[in-house]
Amino acid sequence: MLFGKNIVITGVASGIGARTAELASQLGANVYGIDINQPKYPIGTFIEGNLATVDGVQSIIDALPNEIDALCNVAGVSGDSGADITLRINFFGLKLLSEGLTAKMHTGASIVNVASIAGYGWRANTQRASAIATTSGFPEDMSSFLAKNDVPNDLGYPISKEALLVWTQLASQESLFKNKGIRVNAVSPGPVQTPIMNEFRAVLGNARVDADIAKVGRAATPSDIAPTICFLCSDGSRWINGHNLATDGGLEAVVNKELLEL
Ligand SMILES: NC(=O)c1ccc[n+]([C@@H]2O[C@H](COP(=O)([O-])OP(=O)(O)OC[C@H]3O[C@@H](n4cnc5c(N)ncnc54)[C@H](O)[C@@H]3O)[C@@H](O)[C@H]2O)c1
Repeated sequence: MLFGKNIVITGVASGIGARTAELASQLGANVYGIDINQPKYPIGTFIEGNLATVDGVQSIIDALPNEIDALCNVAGVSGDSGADITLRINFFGLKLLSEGLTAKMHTGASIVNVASIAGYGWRANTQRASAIATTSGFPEDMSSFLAKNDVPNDLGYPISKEALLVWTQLASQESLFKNKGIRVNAVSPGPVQTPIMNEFRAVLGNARVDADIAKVGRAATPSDIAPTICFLCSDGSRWINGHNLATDGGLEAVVNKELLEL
């Protein structure tokens, strides 16, 4: 399905990124894995990199080859270290990497952003989400940016994912991507059994995480999410663009059913 494709995957040292890298390799891709931490197992070509700074993103771009077929933006943090670093890694660095890499991408390439069900609040927060989503690069003064855009320190995670879901749609229509036929989509998991989930338990509370898991019977594993990401990298998804593909075991449907009081 991905035979001969050059696929860049961030967050390959753990969880969903590690499993996506493994699966993409099994499906025939040449994987270029990015992470701030060393992976425990060999992953195609590994490039150590930090998405939290302009220089970090630029050195990742410089280290990558031309002829990229897909970029999977999987790396992320839980928000337990505050809104500043969370927005840097989960949104501003991701966006800068995606924009900067277009020059090295093939016509018809694919970008897959791992968002979250936690970002579904964007519809209730369109002004803030679009202000963040349309910011160029990293804000020069992050603390005044966060204050101006009403980003509480403990809500960095959901707000970063709200901005990501909005930007996915905007980017799919932006000439930078559209003129090269580069598709931009998102995948939104519910709870997934990875190291970040313990941090979510600390940030959101056990009750919230366990309630979400109970609604669909179990937490997902990285193996439940990786095939969706690989599908969106493949030519079989060529007519899917600007879309958020919920990969949550039906959690969104359960929540909507509750909303409808059925
Ligand atoms: N696990 C869940 O319950 C869940 C649910 C919804 C969405 N997600 C999203 O899935 C993605 C992957 O999460 P995961 O569950 O695999 O978590 P994880 O903690 O297992 O993996 C995250 C990876 O990102 C890397 N990373 C962190 N900061 C970085 C930086 N500055 N530069 C480069 N790499 C960095 C980490 O080293 C790690 O390897 C995240 O974007 C997360 O928000 C996870």
